Amino acid sequence: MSHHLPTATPPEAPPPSIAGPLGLPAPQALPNGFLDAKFHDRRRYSQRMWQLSGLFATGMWVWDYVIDASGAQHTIGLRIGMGLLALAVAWSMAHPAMSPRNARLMIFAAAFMFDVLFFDILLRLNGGFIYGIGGYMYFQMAGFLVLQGLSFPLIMSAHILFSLGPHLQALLNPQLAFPHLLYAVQIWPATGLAIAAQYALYREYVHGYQLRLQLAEMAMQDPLTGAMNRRAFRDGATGLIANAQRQRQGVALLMMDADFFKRINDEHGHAMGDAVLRQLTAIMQDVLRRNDLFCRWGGEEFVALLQGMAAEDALEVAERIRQRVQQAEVPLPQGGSVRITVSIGVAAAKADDTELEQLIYAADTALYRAKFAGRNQVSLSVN
Ligand SMILES: Nc1nc2c(ncn2[C@@H]2O[C@H](COP(=O)(O)OP(=O)(O)OP(=O)(O)O)[C@@H](O)[C@H]2O)c(=O)[nH]1
Repeated sequence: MSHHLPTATPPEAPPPSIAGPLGLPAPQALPNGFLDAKFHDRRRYSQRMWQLSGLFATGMWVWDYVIDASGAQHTIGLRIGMGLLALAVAWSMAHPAMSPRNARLMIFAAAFMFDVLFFDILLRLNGGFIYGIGGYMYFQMAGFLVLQGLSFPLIMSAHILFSLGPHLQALLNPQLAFPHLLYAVQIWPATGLAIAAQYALYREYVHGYQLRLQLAEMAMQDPLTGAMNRRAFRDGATGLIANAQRQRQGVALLMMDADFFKRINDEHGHAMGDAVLRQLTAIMQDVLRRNDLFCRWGGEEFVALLQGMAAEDALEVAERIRQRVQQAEVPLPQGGSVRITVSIGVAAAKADDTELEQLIYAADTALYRAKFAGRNQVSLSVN
């Protein structure tokens, strides 16, 4: 009886970007680590901007003095408050005990506090509308720079809060002769501009981030079979072996090589050879467990690392793979089919300090013996 081989998983296409409102990717389309990565990438920048903002906001007291010498005496405390607040934010962003999530919330809250202090200064001065305009432009710009590590909804909320701040303060204090209309024509357009710029920056970041993920995935994957490549395997194998040793478990390594593969290429063409490699991958992945590490080592050679397996169990797995491959046939486009067999070298290590290189060497030697003994067989390393 012959079996048709299961189809190999094709190399995974990059996930389609699912657009949400405003053409932003829907939050569920972005991987879990997205926001932390964004925060991490922007942290240094955001920190510097908090420091500069604090120094600048404090230094502006001199300018207050030029605008309104007597009013400035009432603002120095607030100016220093702004400086200290900004420096505290910058400092705590770097503090190891601060989780990215808490840091984001703190930045959001502090930015709003900054806004309230800033508006208090504007009210205490008698410098008029022009000073307000200049100040607000600065404030929206500062927000634009210091909020970079946050999510887009949080950034938007912060800008809207900045803009509402003065209006809210005026509402809470009825004695305040607040020129709502004058401020609205200045504050709200500035807010619109800041949000538009934030939106462009955010899209740019998401685009770059998705590209980075795709590249990272491509760097780990063999494009023909979709299996892990040798580099990714080496990275994962070190962790798997260390984990097995911690749990006092053994590990086994299977080195599998297609027999007389060159003939398939020569007789049926390279494309058919590729199809056979994909089918071999599918069989091997089907027999192996999910947490086994499997890769295309190169050419027609594959490697699997199995955790918690003694030599006898690993031999059994290898034998199952050998039989499944032998029984299977790969259909030819013009009708008929080809068959293939594999030789497998097995090396097993107890829970000692065996290293990956030793296992590879031992399995390779066993594989060589299997080939030499006539192919289509499994051979266990003796050591
Ligand atoms: N179609 C295809 N062929 C490949 C690929 N990578 C390597 N090969 C071919 O695989 C063949 C390997 O041949 P050999 O190393 O002589 O081994 P073999 O013919 O399998 O013989 P044994 O291993 O000794 O049983 C070469 O002809 C390579 O060109 C690939 O990605 N696609």
